[in-house]
Amino acid sequence: MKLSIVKIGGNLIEKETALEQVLENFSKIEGPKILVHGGGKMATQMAEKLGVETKMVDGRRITDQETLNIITMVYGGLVNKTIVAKLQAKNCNALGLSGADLNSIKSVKRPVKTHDFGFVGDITNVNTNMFSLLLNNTITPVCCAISHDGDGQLFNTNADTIASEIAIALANEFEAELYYCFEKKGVLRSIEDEDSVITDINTEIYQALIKENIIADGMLPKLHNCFHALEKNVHKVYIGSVDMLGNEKEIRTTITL
Ligand SMILES: Nc1ncnc2c1ncn2[C@@H]1O[C@H](COP(=O)(O)OP(=O)(O)O)[C@@H](O)[C@H]1O
Ligand SMILES: CC(=O)N[C@@H](CCC(=O)OP(=O)(O)O)C(=O)O
Repeated sequence: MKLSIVKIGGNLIEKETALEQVLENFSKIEGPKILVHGGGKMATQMAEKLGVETKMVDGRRITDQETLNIITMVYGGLVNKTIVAKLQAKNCNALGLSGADLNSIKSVKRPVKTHDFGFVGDITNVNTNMFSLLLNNTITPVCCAISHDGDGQLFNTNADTIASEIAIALANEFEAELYYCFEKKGVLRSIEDEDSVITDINTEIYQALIKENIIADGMLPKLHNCFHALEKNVHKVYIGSVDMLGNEKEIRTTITL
């Protein structure tokens, strides 16, 4: 059976109309589905309001205790509950989850190499039995970018990685399709030209795009997660706008090995 895993990024969540549209399209997807959300931009704004400095390295947030408190409030609270309420209003039976809820996602502290990321976790286990149980009972999990270590510690974990690891964990049981939704129509050849979507990227093209510096910033870990998912039996992986959900004819980037 097909399973759709949709990740929505912080730039979409922040804009009221974009969020409405993505949740409208998501709620119409038939069959089992999971929504994973980020919210990095909102966490940064909240940190600024509270006078806490934000530091990012390689697209990941250095997460000290104060930052962990902020991201828990923003991702696990405000963003997650707002999305769940909006999905319920669209007759989608959503259940909000952090990685600690139902022990859904376990992680360990990211090892200190060149940087100490603080309370950032690398995923070690996805509770597939629990996700299957929910999906088989027509419940739609809504997962935020928080995991836990099983000993009471919460960790901040990149939302793109949460989405790919959930897709990988469920790929044996379902035909998993992973959709990375953001504010562009796909991976762009030129960041200034919104219509320069590269419709197909395979491993060879990916290497060439990195060399040409076309894939940079947040796009680097996103594409890394895409290829990792495909290597681990995820059936299909796409990057595109909200319009790609439920519309196969919409322009988007299809990733293949
Ligand atoms: N070639 C590219 N095509 C599209 N976006 C790109 C590209 N290179 C860099 N980017 C940037 O990457 C951002 C998406 O990464 P990120 O902010 O991590 O995603 P998300 O919103 O899903 O969390 C885009 O907003 C864009 O500014
Ligand atoms: C460790 C780490 O960096 N976690 C991310 C989690 C949120 C996220 O991934 O949000 P977007 O998808 O909106 O970027 C962060 O705090 O920014």
